[in-house]
Amino acid sequence: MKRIEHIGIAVKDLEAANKTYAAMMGAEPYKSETVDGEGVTTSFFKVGESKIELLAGTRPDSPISKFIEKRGEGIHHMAFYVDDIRAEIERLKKEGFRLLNEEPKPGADNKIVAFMHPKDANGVLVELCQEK
Ligand SMILES: CC[C@H](C(=O)O)C(=O)SCCNC(=O)CCNC(=O)[C@H](O)C(C)(C)COP(=O)(O)OP(=O)(O)OC[C@H]1O[C@@H](n2cnc3c(N)ncnc32)[C@H](O)[C@@H]1OP(=O)(O)O
Ligand SMILES: [Co+2]
Repeated sequence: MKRIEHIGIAVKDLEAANKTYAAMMGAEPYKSETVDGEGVTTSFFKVGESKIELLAGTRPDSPISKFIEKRGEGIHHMAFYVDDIRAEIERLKKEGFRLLNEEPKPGADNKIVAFMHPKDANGVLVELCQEK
């Protein structure tokens, strides 16, 4: 794990949350992107080396919509940047962590991503990210 790539925050209303975080950060999001495979629309704010990723669900079965329905808005996941996501997946599997997808899948912000089960990381959903 090289660095914290982003913190993912689940929000009900992306436009409203964009305004809130733009006021907080003193800057507009540098990009907004929909990832149909995940059923999410995202906004990204740079914070030094890391980012804030705001995520809203685009359909009821989206992980974000289900999370908000069950737990309300809030921190959804923590993403780490890795140099070799396939090697990291194998290393984590050997350490006994469950990967929710063993084959990297398309993420936002020009990345390929994988997720670990939150129950294996003290209740934190962990995402691995690598530049495409
Ligand atoms: C890829 C685009 C973008 C990017 O950065 O590039 C993204 O970050 S997309 C983010 C959205 N996509 C995902 O989250 C994919 C991975 N997530 C999943 O596969 C599911 O959401 C999963 C398996 C984490 C939960 O699935 P589901 O909600 O159907 O199951 P449960 O509600 O039964 O959850 C099981 C258990 O886990 C707890 N849980 C669920 N979500 C989270 C979470 N975000 N953080 C911590 N814990 C979580 C849930 O409460 C259940 O525990 P229990 O004690 O039984 O209540
Ligand atoms: Co993410």
